[in-house]
Amino acid sequence: VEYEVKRTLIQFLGQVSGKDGQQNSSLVWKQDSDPCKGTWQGVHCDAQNMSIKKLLLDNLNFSGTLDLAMLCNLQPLAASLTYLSLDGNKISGGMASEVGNCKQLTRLHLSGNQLAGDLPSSLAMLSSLKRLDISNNQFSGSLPDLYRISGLNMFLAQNNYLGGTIPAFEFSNFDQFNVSFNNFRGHIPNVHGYFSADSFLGNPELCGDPLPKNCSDKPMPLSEAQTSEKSKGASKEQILMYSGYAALGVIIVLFVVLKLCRRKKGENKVEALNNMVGASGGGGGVEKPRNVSSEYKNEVSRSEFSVPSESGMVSQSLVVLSSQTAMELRLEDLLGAPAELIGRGKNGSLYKVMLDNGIMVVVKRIKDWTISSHDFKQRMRILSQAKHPHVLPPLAFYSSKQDKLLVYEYQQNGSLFKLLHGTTKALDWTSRLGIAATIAEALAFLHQEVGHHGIGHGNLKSCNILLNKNMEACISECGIMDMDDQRGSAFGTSSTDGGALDMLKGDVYGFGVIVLELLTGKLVKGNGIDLTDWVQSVVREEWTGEVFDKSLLSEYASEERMVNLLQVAIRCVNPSPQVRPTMNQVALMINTIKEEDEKSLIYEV
Ligand SMILES: Nc1ncnc2c1ncn2[C@@H]1O[C@H](COP(=O)(O)OP(=O)(O)OP(=O)(O)O)[C@@H](O)[C@H]1O
Repeated sequence: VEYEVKRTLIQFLGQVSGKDGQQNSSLVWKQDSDPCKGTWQGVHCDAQNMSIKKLLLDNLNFSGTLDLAMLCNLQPLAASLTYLSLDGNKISGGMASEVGNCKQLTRLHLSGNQLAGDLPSSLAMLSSLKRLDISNNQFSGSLPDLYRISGLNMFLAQNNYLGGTIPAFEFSNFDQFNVSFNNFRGHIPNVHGYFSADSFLGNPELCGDPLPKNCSDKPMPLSEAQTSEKSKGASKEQILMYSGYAALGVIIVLFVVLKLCRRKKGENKVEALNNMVGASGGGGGVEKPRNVSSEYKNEVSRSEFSVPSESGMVSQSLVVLSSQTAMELRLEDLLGAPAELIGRGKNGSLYKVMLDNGIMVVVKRIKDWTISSHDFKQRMRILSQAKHPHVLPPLAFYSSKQDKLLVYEYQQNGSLFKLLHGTTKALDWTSRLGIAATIAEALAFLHQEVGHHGIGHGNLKSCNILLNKNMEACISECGIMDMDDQRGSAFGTSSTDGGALDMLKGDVYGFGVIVLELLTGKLVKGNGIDLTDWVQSVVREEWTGEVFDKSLLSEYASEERMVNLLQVAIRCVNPSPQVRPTMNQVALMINTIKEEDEKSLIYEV
C-alpha cells in the first residue's frame, strides 16, 4: 500500500478518533506496517491488488471530527474504498462535499454520531451507493437528489433535523427506508404499500398515506402563510374569502359559546381541551387551516390549533407516534372533543377525552416543563420505541414552549391505587404477587431500553399503574418527569447526585413502595404516617407479621413468600440509592418467589 495512502489513513484516524493526532489506543495503525497484512484493525483490503476496500470503525468511542475530504481527495483511496462505517461513535463535523469523489462507495454508515449540517448534493453522485445510514445524527437541510441513485436499497435518516419535502423515491427498490423524526413536510410520495407509517412518523408537517394525517387537513405553516401573503398581497377573492371566514367565525364563536355553556351544566367538571391549550397559545401565532371539515373544528383550530414553537416561526401540531392505532388523531379533534378533567397532580392535569370516533383517550397536560422541544421530541421518540405489553406508550404528543400534551389510551379499569384502596373487593395474594412481578419486569425492560438515554419512569406510584382490559398491570406516564423535578427525599435520592443512575434508583424506590402497598394494603401516607418508615420500624421490632394486610393472612397465603417479597421491597427502599438493587435483579428475585408460589399451588392441588 502506497505511503501516501497509509499516511492519509493514519491522519484520518487521528482526526476522527479525537485523540489529537495520536492513535486510538485500541487501534494500532503504523506507518511502518502494512494495512493489508492484517495488522490494521478495521481496515479490509482487496487481496489481489492490495488496495483499501473497507474501513469499519463502529462503536469505538471516537469523539473527533469527520474529514471525508481527506479520504476522498486522495485518488488511490477514493478509487478503491467501497465501505465506510463509523456507526455508534460520537463523531462531530459534517459531510464534506468531497464525499462525491469516493465514487466506489456502496455503503456509507454514519449512524449514531453527532454529525450536523447539510447533506452535500454530491452525495447523489455516488452512483454505486446501495446502503446509506445517516440516522441518529443532527443533519439538517433538505435531501439531495438521492432518488437518482438507482441501486440505493437502504436509506436510514431517522432522528435528524432534515427538512423540505421527501422526493419521489422508487420505494420498490428499498428494503429499508426511514425518515421518521425529522422536520420533513408536505405530501409523502406514493410508497405503494412498501413502507408503513413507522418510516415517516414524527414529522409534524408531513401528511398523506401511510400516515394517518390527511394532507387536506394540514394547517398552513405560519411562516408560509405570512410570506405568501406578503409577497402576493391580498387578492379580491382572498378579501371576500376572509370576510366570509370572519362572518362564519362570529357565528361559530356564538355556537361554541352556547355549546360550552350547555356542557357546563351538571356536576361533572367538564372542560374543553381547547381552553387549556388556549392558555398556552396566548402568545399569538394564529394560523388558518386550509380545509377543516366541520364548522366547529374550524373555529377551534383557527383559534387554538397553532401555537408557535420556540422559534416562533414554525407551526406545531400533534405528532402521532403509534401507527397501530387506527384513529386519525389530529390536534383539532382533541381540542374539539369534550374533555373531562380527571386529575390535577404536581406534574400537570389529566383530561379524559372522547373523540368523535368514539375512542376514549386521556391527555396529560404538563405545564412549564423546562425541557426543550427538541429534547422532548427525542424523549417521546425513544419512549414510543420501547414497546412492552405492560408499558403504556404515548399515542401522540404536542409540544409548545409552555405546554406539553401527551395522549394515552384510556384504561377503563382504573389504577392499582384504586384497586388497593378503593371500595372494591380486596385483591388476593396470587394477584398481588402477579402484579408485583409484572411491574418489575416491565420496569426492568424500560430501564434497559431507555435508561442509557437518561430516561426512567420518574414518578412511579400506584396511580400510575393502570389495569388494562384484561386486568393486567401496565406502567403509565413513563419518562415525563425529570430528576430535578422528582421528590428527591421521598425517592431517597440526593438532588446533588443527579444523573441517569439516580433516576433509575428513584424508580427502584418507587417500585419498593408499591410492593409495600401491595403487602400491607395501606396508603403511602395514611394518617400522616409514612408507609416506608412504618414498615421499617415494625420489621426492626421483629413484628414482621404485623405488616401484612389482614385479608392476606386470613387467606392462608404463604407467609414465608410474603416475607421474601417484603425483603425485596425493603431492599428497594433503602435510603442509600447505591445499595438498592437494579430493576433487573428485583425482577429476577420476584420471579423466583412467584415460581415457588406457583409450584406450591400445583403441589396443593
Ligand atoms: N390512561 C389512563 N386511563 C385511565 N385512567 C388514567 C389514565 N392515566 C391516568 N389515569 C388516572 O387518572 C387519575 C389522575 O391522573 P394524574 O396523572 O393526573 O394523577 P397523578 O399521577 O397523581 O398526577 P402526577 O402524575 O402529576 O403526579 C389517576 O387516578 C390515574 O390513575
